[in-house]
Amino acid sequence: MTAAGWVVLGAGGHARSVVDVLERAGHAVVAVSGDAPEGEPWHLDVLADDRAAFELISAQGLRAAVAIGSNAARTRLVRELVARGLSAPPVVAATATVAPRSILGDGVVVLEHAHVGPASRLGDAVVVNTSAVVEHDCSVGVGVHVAPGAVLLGGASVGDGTLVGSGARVLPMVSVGAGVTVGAGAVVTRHVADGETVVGAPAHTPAARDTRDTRPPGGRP
Ligand SMILES: CC(=O)SCCNC(=O)CCNC(=O)[C@H](O)C(C)(C)COP(=O)(O)OP(=O)(O)OC[C@H]1O[C@@H](n2cnc3c(N)ncnc32)[C@H](O)[C@@H]1OP(=O)(O)O
Repeated sequence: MTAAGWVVLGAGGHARSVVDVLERAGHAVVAVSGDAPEGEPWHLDVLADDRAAFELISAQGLRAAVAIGSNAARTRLVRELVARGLSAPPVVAATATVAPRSILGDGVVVLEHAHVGPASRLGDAVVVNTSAVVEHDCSVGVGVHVAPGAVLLGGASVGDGTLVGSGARVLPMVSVGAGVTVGAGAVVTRHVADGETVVGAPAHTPAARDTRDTRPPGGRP
């Protein structure tokens, strides 16, 4: 990363983490953009929306980091930045370790204490969240979120837009499809098809919840 200033697109919880990472690494963050949730006020200018952010980035030659939790929205914004010829380089926390022989796409964010191993490829808009690990030889699709403490073991692959929940593990060489949700703490031992949700150890499809109303008529359960 260079000394150029940054604008962070997003103003929610994930944006707080990304701003923190940039500032700890000694970078100037000029502003965030979007709807800030209630709570601790921002110490930075909050731009009304992404258009205002694009204009500021263009006018001042700043760098952009997209810090939005939704995988689809984050991917869209990174694509738009790149299409406009704006700079969205990877953001890597000072305490993270990223192997020189890994490949990080545009708009990738690697948060504190995370690790990306050698010969791994991360697509655009991937988040490797706090203390998450992407081991060697992994393939991580566009817009994937590897949540805090999750681990992709050697040679694992994850398809576009998938969430690997906090503390989950994907075993070596196992492939997880696109648009999958891997529940927090799951251990993925076998291939997961596109669009599935899996939980538990070994990871499985959660049982359909019984939504029938079993209360006696007119009475409390
Ligand atoms: C910085 C940050 O905070 S990044 C945040 C990253 N986010 C995460 O890691 C969260 C990942 N999300 C989860 O684990 C969620 O619980 C999901 C997506 C798996 C399921 O969420 P929902 O669709 O809302 O399902 P819901 O909560 O209704 O649970 C459905 C069933 O699965 C069970 N279940 C839900 N999550 C899990 C889990 N992680 N492991 C085991 N069982 C689970 C529930 O107990 C419930 O079982 P029941 O029907 O027998 O009561």
